[in-house]
Amino acid sequence: MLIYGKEVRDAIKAEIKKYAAVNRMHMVILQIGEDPASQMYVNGICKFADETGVDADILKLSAGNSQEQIIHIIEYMNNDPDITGIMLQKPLPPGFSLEVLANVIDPYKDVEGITNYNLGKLISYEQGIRPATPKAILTMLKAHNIPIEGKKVTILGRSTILGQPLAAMMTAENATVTICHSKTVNLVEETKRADILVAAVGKPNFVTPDMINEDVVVIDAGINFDEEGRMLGDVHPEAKEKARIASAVPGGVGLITVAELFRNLVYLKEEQIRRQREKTR
Ligand SMILES: Nc1nc(=O)c2c([nH]1)NC[C@@H]1CN(c3ccc(C(=O)N[C@@H](CCC(=O)O)C(=O)O)cc3)C=[N+]21
Repeated sequence: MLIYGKEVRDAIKAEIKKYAAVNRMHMVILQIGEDPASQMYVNGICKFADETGVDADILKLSAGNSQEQIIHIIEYMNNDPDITGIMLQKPLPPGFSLEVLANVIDPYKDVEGITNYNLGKLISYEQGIRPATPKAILTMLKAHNIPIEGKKVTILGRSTILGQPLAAMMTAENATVTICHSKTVNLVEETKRADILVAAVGKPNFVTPDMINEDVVVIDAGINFDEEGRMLGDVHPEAKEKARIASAVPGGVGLITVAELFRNLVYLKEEQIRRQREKTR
């Protein structure tokens, strides 16, 4: 059975719209260079912003800018009280460091939760801002009443915006977590053991029917494109058919990811209001 993200996304959208009607929010998206998946995400963000009454600006820079220049731009935005949240699109062109640039973002404006400060809070089970895609995966599972506690969750991929934080969040939900990657020996053994399998490898149709059991729940977090520009997930359609439950691509996790990003923006806004109150007291 395929599961979709539209219903939850629409519910979150209504929440954001209500909040945005009384709280002005402004997000800036830094996009360096060209990438089809990033472009799709940015388009989705702008549309969501438009529909909810949030200001969203794309700052499109070319790979010709120096990292130093981009650091200055981020520092400038950190100090601009008009800006609520800053997000840095992946992938970065060669010569740019995500580790360096992400950590220039003020943790209180880090709408994706990718600064070391916020990732550290996640690891220590503290409250804070969490990366949007892992959040979307948890929201997707919960919306479909799929239990997590005690389950064997296998994650394919270990990126800092997805696999790695998802492992921490799943652990916090009392799952038993396995992360697989390019050096994993006997991958099929790992994927077959999973109660919940999350694919975040960035390779079209990577998960095939022979890799999974029939009773598994598969979450497809992959966004890939074929030669005709059609969107493909990381999980082969036949594997989705075999699985008990599988999330759709398009129409699945991606839709909720956009919504979770705006929930994060609300979280930042609330923190900024709270801090402002403390200052003036
Ligand atoms: N720092 C950073 N964080 C990211 O999370 C990140 C990124 N960079 N770079 C690019 C990738 C890609 N990505 C998408 C998220 C949602 C949709 C999305 O909304 N997809 C819709 C399709 C919408 C349509 O068809 O127009 C869907 O899955 O149904 C797409 C792509 C996030 N990424």
